[in-house]
Amino acid sequence: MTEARMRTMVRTGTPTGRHAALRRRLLYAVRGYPVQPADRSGTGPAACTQQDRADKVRLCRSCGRKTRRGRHLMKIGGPGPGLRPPHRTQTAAGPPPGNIGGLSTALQNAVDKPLMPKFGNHVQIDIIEKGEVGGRLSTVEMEGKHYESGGSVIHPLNLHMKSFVKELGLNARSPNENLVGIYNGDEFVFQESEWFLVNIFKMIWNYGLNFLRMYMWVEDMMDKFMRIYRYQTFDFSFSSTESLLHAMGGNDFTTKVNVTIDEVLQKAGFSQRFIDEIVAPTMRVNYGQGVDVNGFVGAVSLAGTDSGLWAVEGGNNLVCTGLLYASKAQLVKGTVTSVQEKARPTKSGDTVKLYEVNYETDQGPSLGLYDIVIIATPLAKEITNIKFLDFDLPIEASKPYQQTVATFVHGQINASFFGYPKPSQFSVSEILTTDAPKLFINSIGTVSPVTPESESPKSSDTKVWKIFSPEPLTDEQLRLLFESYHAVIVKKWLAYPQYNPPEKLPPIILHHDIYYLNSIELAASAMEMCAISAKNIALLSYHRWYGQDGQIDQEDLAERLKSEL
Ligand SMILES: Cc1cc2nc3c(=O)[nH]c(=O)nc-3n(C[C@H](O)[C@H](O)[C@H](O)COP(=O)(O)OP(=O)(O)OC[C@H]3O[C@@H](n4cnc5c(N)ncnc54)[C@H](O)[C@@H]3O)c2cc1C
Ligand SMILES: CC(C)=CCC/C(C)=C/CC/C(C)=C/CSC[C@H](N)C(=O)O
Repeated sequence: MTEARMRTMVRTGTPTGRHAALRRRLLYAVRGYPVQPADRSGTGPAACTQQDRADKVRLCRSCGRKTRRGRHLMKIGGPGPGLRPPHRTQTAAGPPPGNIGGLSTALQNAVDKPLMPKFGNHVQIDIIEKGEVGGRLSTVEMEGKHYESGGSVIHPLNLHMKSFVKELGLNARSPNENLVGIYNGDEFVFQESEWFLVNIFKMIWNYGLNFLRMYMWVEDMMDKFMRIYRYQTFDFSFSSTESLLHAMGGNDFTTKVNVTIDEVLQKAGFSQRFIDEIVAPTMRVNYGQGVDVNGFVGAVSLAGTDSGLWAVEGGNNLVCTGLLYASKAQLVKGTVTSVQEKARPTKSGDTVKLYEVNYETDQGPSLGLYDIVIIATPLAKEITNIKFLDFDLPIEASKPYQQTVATFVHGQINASFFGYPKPSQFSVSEILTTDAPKLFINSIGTVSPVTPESESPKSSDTKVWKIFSPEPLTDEQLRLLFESYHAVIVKKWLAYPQYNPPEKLPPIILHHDIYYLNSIELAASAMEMCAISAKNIALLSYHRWYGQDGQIDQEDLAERLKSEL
């Protein structure tokens, strides 16, 4: 690595990450000081004073600004005003949030992270984020309490999210334990009972051994999925989402991305009734679509109904804030507008190729120069309108993202709408729906605050309900669903890709040193998926920077790691 080339790297979008376990959530980052418009005058870098030299302040050779830590690292995208960081007092400007995708990249490269190859302590981190709380990890406040409005549940085998929470000293909490009912617009086709044996009897009566087979089918998928953690422990990386999926689950995984979950499960011998009454509602609550989603995201969605799901006490986006601080990243509040490759002379008279990242801030346009750019936000143009200027190959925008509306209502649900004239007989607290055209909601379920309450709510208390719907609910629809309510909050999301297999997975490497973290969302969108992609890009950019090809796209790792390592 030459000195000049390692001066800067940058990532765009946010980490979801967290998160960039989110993320959201990995990004190598490059700390640079945006070249303010005045600096564009070509007057060259500021000079270091005697005092600067005494304070070991140097000039960054990429943008000429003063820096104490040698070269520059910058990440674009990341935090907006997050919740109070886990162990810091509230700062005047409010602690920067993050999102899981990008921040976990920063963490993976944070100079004091022993787990990861890192570019060394001369690498600093900047984050450019247009400023929402943790991206799609977010909460809404209702009557003084916060509820997850975006990414809400985490699987017990999501090891990156787990390690972030542990490393950041955060606590896990168990989301609501709801009794689930499956409603088809006219009646409940399945209702969970409080009694375990009654549920077993109902499941066998309705669906034979499909539930048991589903449990084993998801287990098999998870066994293969878990391989990625071992690969990443040994610093193996993958230059495309296809090769990453193939390394995990071979053709089984790469094929799943190109057919529907309906086709996959029919081929596996599941009954159509089970697919329509159990699988379809699971796809609707998790991804706002039916069984036409691709088989891989369908499998992830089914894993999202496993037992042991958890969340972060205080809000999942606390992971983002914590990752930001742990990665020593610097927040630059701005909206990235364009990325362009530029040649710059080095002190020795050579020329180095850098990326000029332009972004809008409250103070006006600004820019920074970086070695590596990592995009950690969906490139769907309705979300992230970054222009890639003068690149030989046009860098394509991703496919459109699916609107999901999360509506929070504090009120008394209208049991008679669901066929129960007597509320006392209405026992379910989470209602999933089948693909019934007349239904205007995907799901409705009670939610608990992200911070456990000191005393459990009295049964007479009206509950807070979260409704997922494709469109905002009308007042009339709210009145159909609720006998009475006294608070409503609506959060509209462009939540996930519109899944319609065969999926064309965007490249991870968009240009020599431009990486795209959210390519993985076209396979499946989840906090952990972004964290895995983030760590992959942290490794991949590092190995490509140092020419360590032996750590990229290795075949047969599953077998080799059993014997060699
Ligand atoms: C309603 C909902 C429910 C969900 N439930 C779950 C769940 O239960 N479990 C789970 O695992 N996952 C869930 N997810 C998915 C999960 O939240 C996402 O996959 C993950 O948070 C994505 O993180 P990210 O960092 O990749 O992207 P994001 O979090 O979307 O971050 C992108 C960021 O980029 C910023 N940005 C965009 N354009 C620019 C620009 N030009 N310049 C600077 N910044 C820019 C945005 O402000 C944003 O903060 C859910 C998502 C939604 C919406
Ligand atoms: C990535 C792997 C292997 C597992 C993740 C499983 C998981 C947590 C899936 C959830 C995916 C998702 C996008 C859920 C959205 S809705 C969540 C919940 N049902 C709710 O109603 O809030």
